[in-house]
Amino acid sequence: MTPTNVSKGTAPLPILSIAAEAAQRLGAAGVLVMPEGPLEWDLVRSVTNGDVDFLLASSSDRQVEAIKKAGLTAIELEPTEAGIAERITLALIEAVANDLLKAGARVVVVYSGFEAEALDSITVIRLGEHLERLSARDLRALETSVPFETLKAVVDTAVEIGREGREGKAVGSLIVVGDVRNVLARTRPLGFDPFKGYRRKERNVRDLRVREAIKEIAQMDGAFIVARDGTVEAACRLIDAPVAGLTLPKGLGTRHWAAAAITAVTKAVAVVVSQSNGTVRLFQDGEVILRIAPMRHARAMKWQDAESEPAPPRERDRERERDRDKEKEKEKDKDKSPPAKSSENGPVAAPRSS
Ligand SMILES: Nc1ncnc2c1ncn2[C@@H]1O[C@H](COP(=O)(O)OP(=O)(O)OP(=O)(O)O)[C@@H](O)[C@H]1O
Repeated sequence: MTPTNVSKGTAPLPILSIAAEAAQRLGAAGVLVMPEGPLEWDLVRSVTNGDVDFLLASSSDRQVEAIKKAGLTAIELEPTEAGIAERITLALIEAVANDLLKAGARVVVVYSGFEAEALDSITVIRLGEHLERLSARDLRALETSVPFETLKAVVDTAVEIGREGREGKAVGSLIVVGDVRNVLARTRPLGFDPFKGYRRKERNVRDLRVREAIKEIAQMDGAFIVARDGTVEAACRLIDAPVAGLTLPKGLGTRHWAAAAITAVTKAVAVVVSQSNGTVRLFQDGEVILRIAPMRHARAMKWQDAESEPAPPRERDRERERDRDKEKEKEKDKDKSPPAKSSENGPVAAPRSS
């Protein structure tokens, strides 16, 4: 018998072979591996055999690079203290977001369940309903006006702003991407621009540090203006574009109207984070084209088409709403306070002032 050289990097190979076989037998879409450290990636590739797709998730930049260099598919995870179940979920979500897996697919997952740093467990997961509408295709459809990578970086940043806020407070934001010359011509500075004076390569939204800076600056008033290549051209700009003739779902305020307006008169795409609830909306040609509902997980974006804005209420709900409105009217008469924002349940015409 030839002695085999078993190291930390090669020990998981048998379990990966079993996973590959299981995936084939079950007709699974692939095998997701959650290694806790470096493996012998070239050997891992020999196990994958080309018949089954292997996805290797890692939060280490070095490992991601090594995985890709070995010709394998890497899933980049954000570093997190979360438990294994949550990390598997995040990896699956990321895989679906990047079109590596489809919602509804069955996946064999290999992970470290018992012993730290040892790939010792296999489980089979069917990607659930909650991932159903998650797709990078929606963003790709917009690629004509803005490159996918830039749009994805901006949308990721927006989702993070909506989810994290700043210093315990909810934060909203407006980021206008593309057609910079025309966009800038329809905006004016609101005061100090924190990005002024930095070199182009120091202010690209694809750079994680720049994204952190955007999240910080998002607390200030005004819009970010981002070029097609991802360079932040300006921050804290007031958009001055006409809203006449536009319609938007009820309940959206001036930030959303500004986004609709600027995309109606330019070829830009605008990404808005609502301070009220963290929802991210994408605007193009003066309309909401995508709505991303806020979710708990780090990259858990739920892409929804604009048509899936909440439907108008049914008759019984309407009656209840009318009753509530009457109550509200009474309240208002009492304290003479200005009317509250209406709920987002249908289109309204543009307000008169822009
Ligand atoms: N024309 C504009 N250009 C740039 N930024 C704007 C413009 N109008 C509003 N904003 C930004 O939007 C912020 C909030 O406005 P408002 O509360 O009316 O927005 P909203 O659409 O209701 O969104 P949210 O859900 O975040 O409250 C302002 O403080 C400002 O920073």
